[in-house]
Amino acid sequence: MTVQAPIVTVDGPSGAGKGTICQLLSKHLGWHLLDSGAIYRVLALAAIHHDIELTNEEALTLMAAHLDVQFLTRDDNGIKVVLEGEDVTTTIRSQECSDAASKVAALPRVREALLRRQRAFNAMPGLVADGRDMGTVVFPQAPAKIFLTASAEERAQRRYNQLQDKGFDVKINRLLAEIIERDERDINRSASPLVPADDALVIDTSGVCIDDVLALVLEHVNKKITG
Ligand SMILES: Nc1ncnc2c1ncn2[C@@H]1O[C@H](COP(=O)(O)OP(=O)(O)O)[C@@H](O)[C@H]1O
Ligand SMILES: Nc1ccn([C@@H]2O[C@H](COP(=O)(O)OP(=O)(O)O)[C@@H](O)[C@H]2O)c(=O)n1
Repeated sequence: MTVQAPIVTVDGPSGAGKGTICQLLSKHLGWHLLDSGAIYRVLALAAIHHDIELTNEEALTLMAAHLDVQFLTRDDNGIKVVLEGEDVTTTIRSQECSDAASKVAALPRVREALLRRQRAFNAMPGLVADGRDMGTVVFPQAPAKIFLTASAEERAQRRYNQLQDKGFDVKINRLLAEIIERDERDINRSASPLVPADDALVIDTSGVCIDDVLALVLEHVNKKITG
């Protein structure tokens, strides 16, 4: 009999706090971490590098199946992303890559081609999976599912502070408009739309500090898995 590793899925829109909570949770539990958004971002960057149109589903699907990408765990528990030998950890966080990622992510065959790569992260002692469809499509069997959200204004403000800290030149109004546009594309696409799983705990993090969100998430994980 194969022993299945336990999985916690954390889905939600941009800036809801998924990456922050998943990193803290994976460190706390000592479990693997899947940043599925980084895979879509890397694919988008590869398409830009190789001059592939973001609507060319056939070429993008082929590229998705053969993507030369590595996710390396750093000492601080963050992830270093290497595409075709180049460190792209910061580059994939640009607004251009965010926008391009949500365009390639809307293509059903591209999503299909990336399923196996994402599921391969599921290993003992456990997995924390961050994305849009972790609890609904990629790991529907996960025993603990979280859906994080917050108002678009608060998410834009958080993203603004974060990108400024990383040295990107950004405008808050443009960021808010892009977040709303990306939310709409993610929610309304036919393939794996952004929606909470029926059995997910939904947490609105507007005005809630990171420590308090983590406490709520840990309480749910303890109840469903480790407790
Ligand atoms: N509950 C919170 N309150 C305030 N700031 C937060 C909260 N959660 C995350 N942040 C900050 O918001 C920014 C975006 O968070 P991140 O985890 O990258 O979101 P996501 O992965 O959902 O896009 C980060 O700079 C993070 O420190
Ligand atoms: N599981 C996932 C993860 C990301 N994505 C897409 O990839 C884009 C970038 O994802 P991300 O998680 O890195 O984005 P942020 O939440 O960090 O802004 C999203 O806008 C989605 O369109 C997806 O469709 N499915």
